Formats: sequence, structure tokens, C-alpha cells
Amino acid sequence: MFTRNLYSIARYTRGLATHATSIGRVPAVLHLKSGESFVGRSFGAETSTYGETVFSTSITSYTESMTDPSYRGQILVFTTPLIGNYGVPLNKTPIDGQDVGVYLESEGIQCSAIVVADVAERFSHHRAVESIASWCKRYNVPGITGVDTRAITRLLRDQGTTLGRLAVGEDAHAALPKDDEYWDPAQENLVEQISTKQPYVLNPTGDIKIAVIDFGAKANILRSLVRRDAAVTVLPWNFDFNTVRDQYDGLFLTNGPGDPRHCMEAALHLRRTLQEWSKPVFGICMGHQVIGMAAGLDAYRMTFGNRGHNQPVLALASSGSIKAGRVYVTSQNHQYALKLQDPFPAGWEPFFINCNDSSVEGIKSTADSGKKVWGVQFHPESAGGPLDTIEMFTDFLTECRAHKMEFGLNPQEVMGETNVEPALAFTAAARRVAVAA
Ligand SMILES: NC(=O)CC[C@H](N)C(=O)O
Repeated sequence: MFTRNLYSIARYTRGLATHATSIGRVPAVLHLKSGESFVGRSFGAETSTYGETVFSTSITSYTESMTDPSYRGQILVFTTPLIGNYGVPLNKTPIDGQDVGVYLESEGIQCSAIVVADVAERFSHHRAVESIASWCKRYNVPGITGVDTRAITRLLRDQGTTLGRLAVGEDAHAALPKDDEYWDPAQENLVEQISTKQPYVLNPTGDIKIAVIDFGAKANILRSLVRRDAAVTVLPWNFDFNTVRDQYDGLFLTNGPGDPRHCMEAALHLRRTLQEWSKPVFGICMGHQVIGMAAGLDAYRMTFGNRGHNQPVLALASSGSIKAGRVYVTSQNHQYALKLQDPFPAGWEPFFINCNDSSVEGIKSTADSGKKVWGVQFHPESAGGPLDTIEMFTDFLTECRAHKMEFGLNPQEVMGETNVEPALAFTAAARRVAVAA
């Protein structure tokens, strides 16, 4: 008992002791392209940046959101007023059949900047090793605190996602940026920047071989596959899977940042896969949008993106653990969606619909199409957010295993050929380094 108390005191004081930051001294201003400015104080890196200003209604998991590659290029406003109170954990895990090398969602902070009402100067958590301010500083990401995030959110909620500038230090006193100075991440292929450059393998001894197309994968997607004993080969976003598809039992398409229409090349590769290959395919968020584009649906930019961990979606069809007519609470982070069209392309049907804005939340191949393909706009892997739909990973791998049982081994395995898959080993060097770009 005594030891435990000492331990908690030590944890608490570590939070106090390691927190000598400069919060309060350096001015910062958040400018929106629509003309509004919000004056506050800087924390983290003392550098200015541009980005797309978005808000998230999640009340926890700021560490997971900030390391989610889908937030790349975005100035992230947290509607929860107090951010940073549980600090930041050590972002490392072993690489084995249970884990993928990082504890958070990627190796570093992905968003351009963060905006909070009240950054916690003290933190306390048994896993915490540093404050959010020192973490932001290490990754050269600026933050602003002391601004009215309710007012910012109401603006964004009325006018939609808006380009912004976080001006820090001297820049905070500079003239307002001109309209054409605002950097628009939607114009760039952010996936190209973040996707792995080299293929790599996780959990090579897994019983089922899954290829993952990496548009900017959250680590929990990869964890959710390897923890269900899949051997996972991660491939660059524009890799033509058709050249290696005979070696795999299933295909997975990940989340990723930016406009999915920059990934048309991937959609065209996938269109051929879907025409010629009958094994299961599953996509999340960007992956779902790419599946939709391959199926002939259009993707569009929403005025109001969905970001938060409390998005209700209604299942329109039953499949595996998902039951038609049920509402699932989901984690989301997207600005684009697939257009609902009537009729849907032949062989496809809507799977989920968003209960708030009626946007398409999922599509699937129809029962009579002879295919097993699912795409969901939300994040079943959570991290952060609810686990309502986590069993979709089990459903996908169950289908892959069933297909393997029914149709037997892959051609190479039957012929006793050496495995010619392009990915040889998982190495630290092969993983993307989040801060490089
Ligand atoms: N989380 C994601 O994969 C987001 C997909 C896409 N970048 C969008 O904003 O809609």
C-alpha cells in the first residue's frame, strides 16, 4: 500500500518536474481564410504553419488522433477544452505477432498544428514520458492555447472546413495572410508523401497472407490484422497488386490523408483486381473510397467533414458480425465521401449510412455478385474511439480463411516455388518516418 502511494506520488511529481515549458511567453494567432483571427499563446514548436482547419469532437485520445496519418495537412481544433492532461507515452513497442513497432498510430505527429482551449501544463499517467508541449516541440509542430475553441468550432460548423494559418512569435504580429498565401493540402497528393516507399512484412508466420495497400495506415489497422494472426505485407499505395495477387489470401486497403481522387491510379489497379480475383477485399476510410471509385462510384468533398469518436452509423445490410437495422457508434476522420447514387453500380449495395448527415458510410458487394468486398468510411480499428465494429477484422479474416480452405493453396505454394513476394523483411528503415517530410 505504502509502496503504491509512493509510486503514484512519483508519477505525479514526474509530471510536475518535467514540465518546464514556455507556455505563456510567446504569442500565437490562428487566422482563418474566412477573415477571423483568434489570439492566444504558443506551445510546442515556435514555428508558423498553414493547413486545413478542422475540429474533432473526441474527448480523449489526442495522442492517437495527432499520430493518425489521415490528419496530415490539418490544423486540428479539439472541442474538448483540456488537452494534454495525461501526457504522451513512449511510442515504441516490439515488432512481433502482437505488435507493429509503435505504441501510437504512427511514428510521429502528423497534423500540421493543434488548437486547444487550455493545454495542460502538468500531466499524470503511468505511461507518460513527456508533456504534449515537449512532444510537439520535438516534432516541430506548433500549438496554440487560450483561444475560444467553441467560437472556432461554431464557425467551422457553419461555414465548413476552412483553410487556416497558425502564426507564432514574430509572425503573430505580421499582416494577415493574403487569400492566395493559404496552403491548401487538398491540392497535394499527401498519400504519396506518407505511404511506405518499400514493401515490408509483419508477423511472417501468420497462417493467412494479407496484402495491405498503404495510403497512410494507422498502426491499429496493422495491429488488428497481426493480432488475429495474419501475415501482413504492406505495399506502397500505387503498387500494382495484380502482379503479386496469386500469393495472397486477401487484400486490405488502409485509411489515408487528403483527396481520394489523387489515388485514381490505385483505384484503376483495384478495378482490375475486382474483375479478375475472387478473394476477400476490405477497405477502411480512404481504402473504402478507393474501393468505391474502383466500383464506379464518385467521391466528393464534403463541406463538413466528420471527425470524432461518436458518429452513429446505421447498418443497411447484415454481414458477419454486423446486423442490418442496428446503429453502431464509430470513430471517424474524413472530409470526403462516396456519392450515394441510385441505382448503385451492378454488384454493389450500400452497407452503412451516417445517422447525422446521411452520407455513405459503407458499401459491399452484393450476395449474388460472387465477391466478398466491403468498404467502410468509419474506423472499426478505433484508436481512439469505440470498439463497436472491431469484429469486422475477424469477419474479414474468417472469410479469407474460408476461401483458402475452399479453394486450396495459392498457385506458388502448390508448385513449391520460392516465395517471390517483394517484401523481404520488416526493418526500421523500411517504415515511414513521420517527421521526415
Ligand atoms: N481517415 C481517412 O482515411 C480519411 C480519408 C480521406 N482523406 C478523407 O478525408 O475523406
